[in-house]
Amino acid sequence: MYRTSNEEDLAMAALEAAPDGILIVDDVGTILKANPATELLTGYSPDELWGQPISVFLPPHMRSKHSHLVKSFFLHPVSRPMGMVSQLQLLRKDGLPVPVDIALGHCTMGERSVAVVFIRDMTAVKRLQEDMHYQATHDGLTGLVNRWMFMQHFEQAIQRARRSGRMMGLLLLDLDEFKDVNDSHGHAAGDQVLIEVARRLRSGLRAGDVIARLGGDEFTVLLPELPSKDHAVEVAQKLQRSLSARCQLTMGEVSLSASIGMTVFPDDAQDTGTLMRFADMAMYAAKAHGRSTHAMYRPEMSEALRQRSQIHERLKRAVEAQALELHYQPQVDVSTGTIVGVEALLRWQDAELGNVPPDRFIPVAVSTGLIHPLGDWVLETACRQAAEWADNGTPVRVSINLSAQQFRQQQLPMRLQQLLDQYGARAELIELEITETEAMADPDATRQVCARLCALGFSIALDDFGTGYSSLSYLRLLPVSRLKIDREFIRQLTHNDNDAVLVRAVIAMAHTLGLPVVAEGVETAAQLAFLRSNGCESFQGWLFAKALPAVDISRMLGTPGSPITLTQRYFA
Ligand SMILES: Nc1nc2c(ncn2[C@@H]2O[C@H](COP(=O)(O)O[C@H]3[C@@H](O)[C@H](n4cnc5c(=O)[nH]c(N)nc54)O[C@@H]3COP(=O)(O)O)[C@@H](O)[C@H]2O)c(=O)[nH]1
Repeated sequence: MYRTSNEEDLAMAALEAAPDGILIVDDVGTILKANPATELLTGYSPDELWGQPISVFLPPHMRSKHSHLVKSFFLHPVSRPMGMVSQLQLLRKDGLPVPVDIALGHCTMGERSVAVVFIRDMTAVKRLQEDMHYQATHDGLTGLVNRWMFMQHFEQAIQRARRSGRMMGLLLLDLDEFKDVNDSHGHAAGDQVLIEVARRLRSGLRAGDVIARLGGDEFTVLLPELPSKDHAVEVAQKLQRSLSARCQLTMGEVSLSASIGMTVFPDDAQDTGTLMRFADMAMYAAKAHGRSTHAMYRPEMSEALRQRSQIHERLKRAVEAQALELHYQPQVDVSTGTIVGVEALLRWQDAELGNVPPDRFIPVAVSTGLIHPLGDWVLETACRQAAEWADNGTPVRVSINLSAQQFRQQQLPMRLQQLLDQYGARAELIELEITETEAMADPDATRQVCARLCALGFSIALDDFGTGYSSLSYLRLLPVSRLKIDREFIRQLTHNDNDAVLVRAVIAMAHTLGLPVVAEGVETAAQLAFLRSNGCESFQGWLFAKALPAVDISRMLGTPGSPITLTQRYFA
């Protein structure tokens, strides 16, 4: 072992080299010695500190309390290691606080009892802790609080609202068709959209409101001071307006929208878990009504959600097992009764649920993403069938309904071309139907997709026409081949003057644009007569035939002129 006779030199070397600040303080709190590291930490030189009270490092209001602590330490001197007291701070010479940790030792120097104070700068540790806390409580992409932190805020807000008897609103937002942005433009674009959504939400809300990203494209907003239920609706509308402005990305523009579910404390429920569940149900109810909608929770939604989950579960299995069917409804020439086309319509007979109409399962498929495999199966089945009828010498145009999600898929034209090649089908025998509302949601994007499809030889029909308030100038620019008048207008046609006027106007407008018209849902001879006298080209409806299995359509196509005896008299 190395020994030296000069113990004082050794002690001095230790003080000089120590990375922590070290102070030697007497029993009344006067600094007797400070090492060089103290200067780095506090800004005071060792000479300046000599003779100063230790309380020089404290704000004035804490000084008298601290002198009591010094006294009690010297009455019962006990060593204290680092890490025993949290949140300690020291005031530097320049007045700035520094987070520190302090260890205490005690010894006697001659007759005097002294404390040795070890001071460690915790700035870097503190920053690291704060970074870790931020990462654990915030969403790294948007900077909004994350689910965990949101639930803490939510819990505290409920307790405060309970005490004050205040009402509180919870909004759950889910972006519409966000998956399409990722699929079509890539994940970097998806990230830009999420950041922009967070920015728009922040700028549309008050400072006290809590906004969080729960994950994926799901956001939530807590309105801790809600004057009334109507106010929550106003906030939802305001957010939807701010989200609807087009979003400029580095790779182009996209349109945004969100579905919003709302619930209110204490009216709907009094705990966080139930309120989150109710907001989720309301959000799904909103989604079922299309893009950019909002819904306030209602107790009936619980039952509706149970049914939707059941449909989702069963539909998933049915899609995997290819247990759905396509039926085909004839489209008939108004003057001759000849079948000029057929519309492919999904049919689903489930072992547990029985016959589930498309109106019930398509919205579920859309909101759960099942529409992608399901829609693809429809495309494939209809293309194969179109090729089969053509090969059998009875070619007929097959119309296929496209969901908005399918229509916006970048790979749709390529996929259709692939199916044509695979089954030897001809593009001119395939018509793709998109609803007027979907088409007008983003007319420029619609025009571009339609142009790509038309270039491949497909034709496009605008479905449910009359419900989407198309602007004539946009319609002129869309490369569509046909307009289909929504069956709602045909239903009352012969009893309601307004509908008759509207149908006449739609036919005239379509003809001005050079487009033929198909009337949907024709059930009576009177409706057919009206359409004929107003120049409508073709119709589809139960008057002629419901949607039928392919084999029945094959029989009809193979025997021209004798579809269903009842209707022959209308085409003398
Ligand atoms: N994206 C996809 N959507 C699809 C697909 N298959 C169907 N659908 C859409 O579901 C909605 C309901 O369809 P459905 O219950 O099949 O109803 C169609 C016809 O059966 C019905 N119709 C036809 N004639 C009459 C009639 O005389 N009276 C009467 N009450 N109903 C009649 O109209 C529906 C036609 O729908 P459309 O022409 O598409 O508007 C419907 O929105 C379908 O589009 C699919 O594969 N993909």
